[in-house]
Amino acid sequence: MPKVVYHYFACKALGESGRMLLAYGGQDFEDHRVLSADWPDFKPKTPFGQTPVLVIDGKQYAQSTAICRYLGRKYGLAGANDEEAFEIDQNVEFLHDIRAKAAAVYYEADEELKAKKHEDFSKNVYPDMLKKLNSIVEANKGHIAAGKLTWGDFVFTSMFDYLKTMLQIPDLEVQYPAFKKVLQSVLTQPKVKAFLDLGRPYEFEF
Ligand SMILES: N[C@@H](CCC(=O)N[C@@H](CS)C(=O)NCC(=O)O)C(=O)O
Repeated sequence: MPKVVYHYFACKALGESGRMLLAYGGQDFEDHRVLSADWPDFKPKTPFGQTPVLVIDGKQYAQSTAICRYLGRKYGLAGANDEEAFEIDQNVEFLHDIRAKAAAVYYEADEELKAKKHEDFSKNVYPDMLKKLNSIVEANKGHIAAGKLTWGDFVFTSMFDYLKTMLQIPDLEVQYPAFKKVLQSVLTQPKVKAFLDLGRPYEFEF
């Protein structure tokens, strides 16, 4: 067995996906949750000054989507052919588009402008994107792509609470019920559930 270490903050957002995929694959790994107090020392040791970083036998692998795609391939969650693999990539990119739109509002420093942007995006941007995502999931039988469990479902599940917070839609899964199916498809995987049941602490709510 290779020695595997996974570095990410003590939150879900862009990094819980990697942890859950490693658990799904039955891989023993050191789950290093970087505390914010330790981040300034740790940051320069990472390839891009960011986490997550997966380390296998001393070699660093960075960028959350690349890590998830890699683990997805390893554990049979990357589609049966190039076309399915493409569909997963495509729909994960769309998730990141939604995340980027929401982040542009959520991280706006000027409070007045933030409120204006939120009103505008809540009316003119989010509903179309979220409806589209909901219909993608419905068409894929409760999954992000390929009509079955793939690493895309892990990406969605990982970033779900982050999305809810940034979109300021606390009942997102009630408004878009198909989303619940994606979450369930990942969170009920026995090895993922056993890993999450360890109850390792988070520092941030998402
Ligand atoms: N494109 C990168 C983005 C990673 C990213 O933004 N990571 C954040 C945590 S979610 C981070 O490390 N922030 C600390 C910093 O930039 O100093 C990926 O998907 O891995």
